Amino acid sequence: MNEEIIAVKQLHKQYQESQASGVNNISFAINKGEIVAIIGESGSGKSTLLKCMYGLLKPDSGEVVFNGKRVKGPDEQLIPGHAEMKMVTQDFSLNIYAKVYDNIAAMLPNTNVAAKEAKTLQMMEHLHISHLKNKKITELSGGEQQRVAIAKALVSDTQVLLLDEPFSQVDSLLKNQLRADIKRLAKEMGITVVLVSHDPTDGLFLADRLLILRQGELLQNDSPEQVYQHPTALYTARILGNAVILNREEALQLGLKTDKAQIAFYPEWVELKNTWNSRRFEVKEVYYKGFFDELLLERNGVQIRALQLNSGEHQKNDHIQANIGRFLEF
Ligand SMILES: Nc1ncnc2c1ncn2[C@@H]1O[C@H](COP(=O)(O)OP(=O)(O)OP(=O)(O)O)[C@@H](O)[C@H]1O
Repeated sequence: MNEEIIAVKQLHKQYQESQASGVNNISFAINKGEIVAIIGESGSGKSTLLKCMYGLLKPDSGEVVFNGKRVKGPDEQLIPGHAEMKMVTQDFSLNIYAKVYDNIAAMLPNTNVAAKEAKTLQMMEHLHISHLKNKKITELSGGEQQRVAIAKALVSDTQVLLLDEPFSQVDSLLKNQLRADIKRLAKEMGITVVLVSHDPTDGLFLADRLLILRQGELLQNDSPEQVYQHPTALYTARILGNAVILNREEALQLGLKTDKAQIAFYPEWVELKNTWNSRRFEVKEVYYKGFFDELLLERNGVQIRALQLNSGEHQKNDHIQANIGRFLEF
């Protein structure tokens, strides 16, 4: 059965200095063990939401409830933050003069020295940083520091891990490994993870649930599949899948009728085949993407993008048949 661990209730936070509200009357709940990704453009309120959840920011109204108790604001406690949650921010908050091992071990009590050492070593193994044990933080790459920060956050029986842009410092290969590690650890250890990112692939790859934020508003709260396949706003389709967006007149040029102002579709929804309803397009550009090409196609002055899985099959200036198999209306 799903057990609720965090409830965000009509949370509202507006900064005095700024016109836009940080977050605007947001409500949602998170179950124990879930991985939730909060996705939105820069300035959409992701960090504000995370800080309110952790108790670093006091909301103007509404509340965050953790295990049945209201999360206190920074003015209500000696050390702002929450004892049973850990937040890893982009600056990692590591002791740069101490060794990796000591940074992590410092989170554990000295009551049982053997257990402290065993736990620290195990957590380092989990995050593939055992070989860095005696290195100083200043000797590590950004990605390595990130792993240490996560190990440090998880070593002390943390229930909830809050990650602010967790993969911003790592290259794409390491990013995939770190994402997979976080997912595995969260599921193995039963930890609840809330991460905020402007990169939608973080959420699509990792999360059980996506929350889409735009200008402080919660637009959608659903599984990654549902949000990707059935975005309720154009904004969501645009940030999640780099969707092609056409206005009604442009759509009509391609034989697509709509009563709405705009349509959107992902490049992978364009079928490159000759069917009764396909249309003739000119290939304007071919962008090599490794195991596939992205094609820029044009018909009647309207440009769209499509994926070509058989890399090199169609070339620039070719005329090909394409059918937009599915589109969304907004
Ligand atoms: N301390 C502050 N004072 C005034 N305005 C702020 C402050 N912090 C954030 N804001 C404003 O609140 C809005 C939301 O900011 P927030 O940092 O939560 O967004 P974000 O989605 O995390 O952005 P990013 O991805 O760039 O970190 C923005 O318009 C921002 O300018």
